Amino acid sequence: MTNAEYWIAPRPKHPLNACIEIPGSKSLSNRYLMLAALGSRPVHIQGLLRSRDTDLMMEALRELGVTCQVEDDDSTRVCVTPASSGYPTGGKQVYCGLAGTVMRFVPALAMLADGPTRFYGDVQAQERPMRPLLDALQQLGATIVYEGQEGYLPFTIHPPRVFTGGAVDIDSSLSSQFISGLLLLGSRASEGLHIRHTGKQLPSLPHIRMTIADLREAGLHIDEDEINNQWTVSSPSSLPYPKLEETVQIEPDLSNAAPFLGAALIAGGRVGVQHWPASTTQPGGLLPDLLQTMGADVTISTDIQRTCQVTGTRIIHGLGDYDLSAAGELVPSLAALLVFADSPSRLHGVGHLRGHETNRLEALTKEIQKIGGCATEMEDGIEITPVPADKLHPAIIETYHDHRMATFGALLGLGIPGIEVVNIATTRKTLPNFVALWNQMLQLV
Ligand SMILES: O=C(O)C1=C[C@@H](OP(=O)(O)O)[C@@H](O)[C@H](O)C1
Ligand SMILES: C=C(OP(=O)(O)O)C(=O)O
Repeated sequence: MTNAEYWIAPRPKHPLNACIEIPGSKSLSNRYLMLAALGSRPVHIQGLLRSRDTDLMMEALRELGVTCQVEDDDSTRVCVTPASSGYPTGGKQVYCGLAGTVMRFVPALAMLADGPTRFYGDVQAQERPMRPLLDALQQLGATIVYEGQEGYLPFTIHPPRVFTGGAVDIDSSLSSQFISGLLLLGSRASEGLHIRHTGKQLPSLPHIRMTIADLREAGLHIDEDEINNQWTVSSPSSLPYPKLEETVQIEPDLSNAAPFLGAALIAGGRVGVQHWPASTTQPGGLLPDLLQTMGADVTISTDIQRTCQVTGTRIIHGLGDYDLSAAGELVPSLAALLVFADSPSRLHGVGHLRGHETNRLEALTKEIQKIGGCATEMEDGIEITPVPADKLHPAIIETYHDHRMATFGALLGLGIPGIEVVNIATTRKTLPNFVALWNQMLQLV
């Protein structure tokens, strides 16, 4: 590996004083792209995240006959025009990269296509769970042909002759994205789609609620029964396609705000993130309360900028026993902060992180131990016990092709001299300008 692949994590020279503009939400961008593709007329998306995951989504849609026209003077403005026949083009291949939203959402389009669709991805993507979703699609009349290990990429979906809906049972305990993918498919179920989760736990409920909110915005009717884990999607007979507003606006990615806002706790000083939504379905909406619990002062301005400002004193409180099942995406950033905390934390409800971009529980544990910290994997999460600051030492942080392991490494580097991060460019999955924004925050530019 050449030196260029190691990024020397910059250290703060003084307390932070920065205001950052975070690009659009990955989860909202890829949902709106899907809903526009499932619709029947062009939709203009503004503030779309441009990153590997959203570019993969647009490429997937293009493969299936959808037009995604990026505006010349602003690449975050995209006009999506569904396939003219109303049905995606079959006989194509979709490259998923390592994007959960592509591998779990685009199968909804494959179910409506006029031929089979092959799905493949990065080598590491072949370890991400797919089976529950694909078994559900089989219940709805599809045939799935696996090329390698059953239940994993690569595979081909042979859609039913016609898809009208029905009822499916699915164990979605490994990823909420299975249910979101089915809900998106339900938007085109002329006879409605009833989904029942049969597993013991259900992670990332806010992401399921996000899908429901976006479907409702597109005119769909959803009956939700979270107590019994059941959802029914139906479309008014007058509206056989999802119908988003002509122009939709994407919120900033609040999960990507986590390392920046969290930086204020490790380095001290203040960091603001602009355009914090007044209300949101993103799990990152939990950050202000979480960071406050950890000792920060958090305010959200009421002016047009709606800046979420986090002020830290370098004193960080542990979280004790804390259920993070609603916001598993935040775990890597919080884990970095908790290494510097004044008391232990046990983050529960996040066993499914083993099936994220990498096995995040194993990766976080290993990297925290590498710097002299104390972390232990639990069945449903991770335990982090702070050690005295003089026990923490420099290390090269491995990132395992995981964007959030890279930002985890950057956060460690604020508090420990000599941290280097392998392949910082992996942040391009959801935040291609991470290094520039980090330098801006540290006033290195
Ligand atoms: O639907 C979505 O946009 C997402 C759902 C969550 O997936 P899991 O439920 O697999 O954690 C989250 O971690 C992922 O980053 C994005
Ligand atoms: C789990 C994540 O991504 P994906 O959408 O690929 O599942 C993530 O971004 O933290």
